[in-house]
Amino acid sequence: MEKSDERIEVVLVATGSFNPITVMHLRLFELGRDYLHGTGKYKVVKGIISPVSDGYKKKGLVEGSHRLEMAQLATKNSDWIEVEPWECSKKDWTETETVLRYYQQKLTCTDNGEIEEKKSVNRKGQKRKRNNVCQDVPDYNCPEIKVPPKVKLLCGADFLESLGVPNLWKPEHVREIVSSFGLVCITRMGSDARKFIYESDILWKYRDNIHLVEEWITNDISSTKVRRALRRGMSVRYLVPDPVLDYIKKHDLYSEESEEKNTGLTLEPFLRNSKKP
Ligand SMILES: Nc1ncnc2c1ncn2[C@@H]1O[C@H](COP(=O)(O)OP(=O)(O)OP(=O)(O)O)[C@@H](O)[C@H]1O
Ligand SMILES: NC(=O)c1ccc[n+]([C@@H]2O[C@H](COP(=O)(O)O)[C@@H](O)[C@H]2O)c1
Ligand SMILES: [Zn+2]
Repeated sequence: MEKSDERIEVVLVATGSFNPITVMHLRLFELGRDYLHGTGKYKVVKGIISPVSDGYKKKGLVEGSHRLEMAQLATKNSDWIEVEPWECSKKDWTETETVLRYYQQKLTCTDNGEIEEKKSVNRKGQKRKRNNVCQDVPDYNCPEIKVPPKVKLLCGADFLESLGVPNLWKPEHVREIVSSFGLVCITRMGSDARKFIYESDILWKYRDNIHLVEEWITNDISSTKVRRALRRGMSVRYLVPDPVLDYIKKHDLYSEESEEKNTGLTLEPFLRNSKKP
């Protein structure tokens, strides 16, 4: 008899500006998946790139439609990494904890809000009685019902360190991200994720839910550096996928002018977290 696969299914979600998407963003997914598979405990079934909304107001952030299109071009040859426009197509910025909850919910429910048909069939093949609305806690006790994959946040070590920046993240969101979802964090030059976890009580408490992945083939590719090179008329070929480069050139996306976007504005998370409830 064939042995059943008891690994936990995981969907890796990377949020960020992707301004523009680089080859390193794509590698994060490969590294994260290899690592999780190496533990023998997890099976990565999907990767999701979720570009941030223009409402994030980061300096130099070009329009969401362009960032989305570039991410789509970059992933067209991948059979497991997808781009989700949900976050980016909103005018207002969405907190990352909400983004993760949305994707988790989407994996649990079908688009029309119903629990997936196959999950609503009982042992005798009869349709289980359900409301038409998506339930917060579906009944997974039935052996026929497949547990939905678990969303985990995929990020670089600088992103992890950003969790400690005052007023950037709500403490309850940090707790929820590390306790419920979990993180897969790739090493990055200039950031010390292990030290950061050690120095944070909340991260230390949930350290078993933070997977640190070493990128041995170190590089310092960043969107900021790619934009800088482009402004200076220098080549960024092989730092971004060729179709992305063609797109950037066609639309003349990065210039001194584009870098001035949102200058003088406060990053939306700071604004939101400083507001009185
Ligand atoms: N070279 C890298 N090594 C590890 N993680 C990376 C690297 N580049 C990007 N990431 C991660 O990818 C995610 C999205 O990053 P983001 O869109 O901010 O790209 P970025 O290169 O950091 O851009 P910017 O320089 O504009 O901040 C973040 O979690 C970030 O830490
Ligand atoms: N409080 C929060 O939920 C919070 C704060 C800061 C950044 N973020 C997210 O982290 C990512 C950071 O991207 P950048 O590194 O490009 O700034 C974005 O997706 C942004 O939405 C979330
Ligand atoms: Zn960044």
